[in-house]
Amino acid sequence: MTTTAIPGLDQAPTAPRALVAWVREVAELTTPQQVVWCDGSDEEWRRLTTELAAAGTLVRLAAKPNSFWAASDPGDVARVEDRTFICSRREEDAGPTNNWMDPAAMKSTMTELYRGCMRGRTMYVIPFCMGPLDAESPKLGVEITDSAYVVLSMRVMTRMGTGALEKFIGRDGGEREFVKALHSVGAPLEPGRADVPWPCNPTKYISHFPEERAIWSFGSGYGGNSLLGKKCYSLRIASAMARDEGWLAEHMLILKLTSPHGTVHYIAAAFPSACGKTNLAMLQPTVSGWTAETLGDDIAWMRFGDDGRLRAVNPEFGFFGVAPGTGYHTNPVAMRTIEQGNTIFTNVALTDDGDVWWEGMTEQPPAHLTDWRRRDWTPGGGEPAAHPNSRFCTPIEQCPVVAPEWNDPEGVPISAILFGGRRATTIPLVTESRDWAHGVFMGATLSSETTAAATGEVGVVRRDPMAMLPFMGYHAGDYLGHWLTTGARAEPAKLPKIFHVNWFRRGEDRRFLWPGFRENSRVLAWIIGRVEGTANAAETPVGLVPAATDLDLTGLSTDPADVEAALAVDAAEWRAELPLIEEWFATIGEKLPGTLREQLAGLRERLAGS
Ligand SMILES: Nc1nc2c(ncn2[C@@H]2O[C@H](COP(=O)(O)OP(=O)(O)OP(=O)(O)O)[C@@H](O)[C@H]2O)c(=O)[nH]1
Ligand SMILES: O=C([O-])CC(=O)C(=O)O
Ligand SMILES: [Mn+2]
Repeated sequence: MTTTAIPGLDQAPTAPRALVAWVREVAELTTPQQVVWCDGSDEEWRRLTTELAAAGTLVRLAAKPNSFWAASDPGDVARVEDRTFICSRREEDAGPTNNWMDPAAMKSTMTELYRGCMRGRTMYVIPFCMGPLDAESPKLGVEITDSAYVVLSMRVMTRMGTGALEKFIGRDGGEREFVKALHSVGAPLEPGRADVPWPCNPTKYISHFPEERAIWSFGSGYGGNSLLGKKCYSLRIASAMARDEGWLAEHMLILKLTSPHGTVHYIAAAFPSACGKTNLAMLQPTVSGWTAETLGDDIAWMRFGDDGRLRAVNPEFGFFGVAPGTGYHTNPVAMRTIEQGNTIFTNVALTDDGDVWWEGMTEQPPAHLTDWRRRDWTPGGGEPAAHPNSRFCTPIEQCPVVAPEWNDPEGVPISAILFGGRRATTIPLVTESRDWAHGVFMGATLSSETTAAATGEVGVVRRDPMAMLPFMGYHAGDYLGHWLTTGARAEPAKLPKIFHVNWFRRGEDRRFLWPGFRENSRVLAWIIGRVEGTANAAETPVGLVPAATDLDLTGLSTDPADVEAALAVDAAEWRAELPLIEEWFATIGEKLPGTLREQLAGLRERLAGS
């Protein structure tokens, strides 16, 4: 087939020349049956959902309006960190925490994989914008994909289609820069062969070219591997942009808190995947007199405003949340968001009456389900009905507690930054840093047990700096240096205070010492008390920690001894932590900022004296 014969290729709407040329180049390489420029319209959504329902990729839910169930290939259920590459020109720029391959070598390998890979399929062109469309300089991208599931998910997760494409020409008439994001499931359709519900390829590559601001993804249809505006652009590529341009691209939720006195504070919090960001972002406080509203549940882009304060914008347009554990008793806001419909569920279980179910949604499972592997499922069989990393993909504007300013391109001023992980021992419920450098040390040494959000073993403690281990687009040492430099540029009094939290500390019988979820509002109230200078804390070797009596625990049924244990600083446990931190710092190597070495020495000294 000659390329000009590919239907749709030349039907580009008014698009910049650089984009049209790239689309042609990709079509010539991947040889799709047709090219479709996505406009993001309701009509497009209806057409694609109807097509995917007919193909068996989606099941339309009878019980929720305009909502769909998808079940992936059992081998394509999570991010693939071991197949994720940072292809900077120099290996040392990717650093010790990323897989690296020479960009030319990666491109030649992947070009061969891409050759003819869209045969028999439609190639979709998705113009999108991360962050508000009316930003001073909108952050644009185009994803080319052969997956209609990706198109639908991108419509929920990003501002895409005609509205985004209009931004490709700047106010001065020039063509704006955009990130080129190429995706294929890697499953060409042979003529006459039926398609499968979830095409993918056992060979997977999730590659990033930070200097060119490009992403090449092959073989997976799953979330973080295929919705390239999310982790690939908004964290890996954006972190490299942020380093060059003096801002921060972080794995953080953004939450608005209003105190009983009516003061408003915004906080940002970084927790590793499946460690509680979406839940905290939607938290409804139990502590009396407080309200909370959400601005984002996964990613924050932060830069200094004219007022000298660090201001955060959520680049996303929807939530891609973990389903298991989400129920009316844990996260009623998420439940009310998805009840409104317009949601794609992936790898949850399907009920006989056309609804969804997952572990933790209700106490009792239904008597019969179709599980995420499309098999009959009844309770007591020992296997979960939903995959532990099953997800809901739902529009942020449906959230009943979305803050009115969520779409403001100026962002919101951040009063406190929280770093948190999943640690059964050692890490207190909450610790305040002494200053920015100490807070960066807390973030740099953050650790957490691994979860089902990525393939690999679950429950292993690893260092996860700022919850960005799988998402830093460059050298970890330079990344930590960038955090220190960012703080040094600001007036200390205007910087957010930095805290370390741990909702997951356990007692000897493995029970959680702290009830978590909505009760985390009691910790947030204390944090705001520290920001406002009204709450008490005690100096400890690891930072400033409240006593149980410094927290508002009114109405909390948890055993006070458990709260004490959750807050305890155990010097022996901390001493055991030191060699782990040293090992991690050694991994970072020469580029580790000296300030962080000094912080470690200070911690060691304080622990020795305690
Ligand atoms: N014990 C306890 N579990 C929690 C708490 N918050 C969240 N969880 C559970 O942790 C899991 C992940 O929570 P999420 O809020 O979806 O995590 P996330 O950080 O948004 O995850 P990603 O979307 O992968 O980045 C869910 O099963 C929650 O039920 C908490 O405060 N305490
Ligand atoms: O990226 C994904 O697939 C889902 C997600 O939010 C994460 O893993 O942090
Ligand atoms: Mn989440």
